[in-house]
Amino acid sequence: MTQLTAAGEQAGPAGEEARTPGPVTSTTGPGALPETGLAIATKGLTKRFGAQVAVDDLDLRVPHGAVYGFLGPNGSGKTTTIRMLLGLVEPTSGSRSLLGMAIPQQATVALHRVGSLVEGPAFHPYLSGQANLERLDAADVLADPRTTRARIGTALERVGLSAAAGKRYRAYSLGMRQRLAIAAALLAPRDLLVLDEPTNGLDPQGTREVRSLIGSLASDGTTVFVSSHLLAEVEQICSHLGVMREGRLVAQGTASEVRGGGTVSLHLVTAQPQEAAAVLTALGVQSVTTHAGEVRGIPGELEPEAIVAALVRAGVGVRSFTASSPSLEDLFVSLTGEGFDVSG
Ligand SMILES: Nc1ncnc2c1ncn2[C@@H]1O[C@H](COP(=O)(O)OP(=O)(O)OP(=O)(O)O)[C@@H](O)[C@H]1O
Repeated sequence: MTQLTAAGEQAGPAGEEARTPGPVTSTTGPGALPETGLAIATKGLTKRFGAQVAVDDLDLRVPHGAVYGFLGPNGSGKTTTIRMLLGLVEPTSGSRSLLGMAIPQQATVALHRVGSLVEGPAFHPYLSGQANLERLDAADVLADPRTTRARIGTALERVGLSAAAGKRYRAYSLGMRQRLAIAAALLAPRDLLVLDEPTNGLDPQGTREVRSLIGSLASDGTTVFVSSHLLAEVEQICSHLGVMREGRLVAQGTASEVRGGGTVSLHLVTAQPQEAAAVLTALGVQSVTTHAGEVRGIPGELEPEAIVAALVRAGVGVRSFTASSPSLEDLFVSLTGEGFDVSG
């Protein structure tokens, strides 16, 4: 594993205590539950398809109230993980819980509080957004028909489609279609939303709409778990990130913890590389190398100002000096071993 930081705990939204059931009694042994008290937790979650390991020993930790970006290239195991979380596919081994409840043992109760978008619902093109939601709600045995209209009204309002509720689905833009799919996931009050690639196939405007919708859902206190192979789409709205590579979680934590995993390196150009290298080494800079008129090293905790001052004191002429962290893009490429499609 290149880097793995513990997911930072994030204070849950006000009223979370009331919404969160008591902890599930944990056991030991192969069927042991993962840690509860998290919105999503998995322990050693693994899925094999024949000889292929699609998801390998996954320990996810998604705190209540987080917007968790589940990132990774195509084929890295995101959808398989989500399908296991929602009880749509059985893991080969390992355990998982949603909102502190074990899946599949407590799936009926847990999943009623979880809205999901995995394979978008099939909408009827000639029916309005409102009528489509009525059909979906009627098909849900747990939904109370007496409150259908009110719940649909609330869901449409939450995704900003109230004004377009009577419009036929076929006249909706791509962004509106995806927002309707999210409204379908919101037909009951949800504490957790699990969205698999919600911006897939959307144009930039649709992507912006969905991204801003996710941000507003999260600001209401809903925990959002959103997968994407497009870094730029989710990084702005995520409080936490998990990065998948070939079925394994190679980084996890708060967005700043994951970003902070990149090592700062320094690069200076000078006519006196040997003298400069001696100064850097004496200061404690690690891995100092020289090549032609260039010196590189890893400053660790040393401040760039202190390094430059020491060089000046030693009479080393510095033509240029740079201390840089890798961009999030560079970091992800190094974590996943391949390029993310960062532009979408
Ligand atoms: N039902 C299945 N049978 C066999 N192999 C599968 C099945 N489902 C997924 N896989 C394989 O498991 C691996 C992980 O696939 P998965 O769909 O979970 O990845 P992903 O990160 O969601 O990628 P994408 O964004 O392309 O959907 C892939 O190599 C895929 O081919």
